[in-house]
Amino acid sequence: MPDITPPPFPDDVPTVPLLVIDYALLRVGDEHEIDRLWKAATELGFWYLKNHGTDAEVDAMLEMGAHTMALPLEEKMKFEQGDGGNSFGYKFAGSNATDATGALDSVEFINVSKDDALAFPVVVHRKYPRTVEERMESAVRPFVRKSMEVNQTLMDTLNDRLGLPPGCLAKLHTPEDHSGSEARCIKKTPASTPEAPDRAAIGAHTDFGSLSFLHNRLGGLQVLPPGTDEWKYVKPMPGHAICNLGDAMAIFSAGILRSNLHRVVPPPKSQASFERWSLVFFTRPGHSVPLAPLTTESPLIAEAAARAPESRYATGSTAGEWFRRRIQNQRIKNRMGPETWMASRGTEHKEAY
Ligand SMILES: O=C(O)CCC(=O)C(=O)O
Ligand SMILES: [Fe+2]
Repeated sequence: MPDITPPPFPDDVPTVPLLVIDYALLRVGDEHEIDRLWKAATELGFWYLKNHGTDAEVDAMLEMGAHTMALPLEEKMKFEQGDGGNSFGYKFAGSNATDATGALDSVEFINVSKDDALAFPVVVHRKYPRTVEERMESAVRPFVRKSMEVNQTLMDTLNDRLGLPPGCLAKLHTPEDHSGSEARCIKKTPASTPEAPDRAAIGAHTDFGSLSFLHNRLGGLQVLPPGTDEWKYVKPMPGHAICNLGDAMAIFSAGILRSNLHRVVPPPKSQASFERWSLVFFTRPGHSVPLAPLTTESPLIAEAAARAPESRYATGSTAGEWFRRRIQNQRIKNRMGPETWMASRGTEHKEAY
């Protein structure tokens, strides 16, 4: 029998020490824990979350992902997201650029819309492979509901620290409004010939929406800490989710909250020859929400916007348009040249890529 247990994360690669935030303490309004969340959200935009109570839902989703990725490619391709800027459905490995040269990504995804998961069997956006639909009520919907609740709690906490009126951010992310919110299961198959340890499986990016709730088992996720040029691994820790902020929160807060660059490379060292699976729930604003700083709602944000270079956060687009533009310009089929990659970018600093 081959050894199917992957080796542990190596202890001789550079890692970023994320703060560990206790979800149970946040839920009871513990001020010290809220201070620590605020520090993580404003300085790096990434943190570990423990006591989130979602482990069983994560396992059920990874099982759904394994059944889905095991379908013949021809079957999966019937549900491909396409080149028009839609995210929901299947994404084949090699469909996206990972940088300005047009180097290809090496991960496949199954993305399930929050709207489709909540409304099932009613179809809001699209149909999914049978391996997904069969588990929509037993696995996908419970994971979506739990993740929405966790992200809502984090968002409400940040809302209050930003000096926004109670429930202000929540109103931009209601369960009813159609949005780009989605669950994503990601598979990276080990390369048949050894890959460079820094070859991007998913290119450097900031997340497109508001909050990402991520679960992975093997290494490979890397963060570029602000003010540095060395990518650092995020070490997966059992029972700990990885949370990060996306562009929408950076924009709403005029840069007070940080949407940090990250990427996925092959799992480090001896983990490289194993399949890498990860699972994310992305909370994104309703499609019609304008992406602009909430200056009239909070003096703190108004001050930050006044200090920021003019128009830095004035996107002139809705959340739906922002999402579509970023997805569409990553697709290799749409590539005209390096400018297509530039057109896929978010709020990150120009010098970082
Ligand atoms: O797989 C991971 O660890 C991260 C995935 C990610 O950054 C994304 O899908 O936006
Ligand atoms: Fe990401």
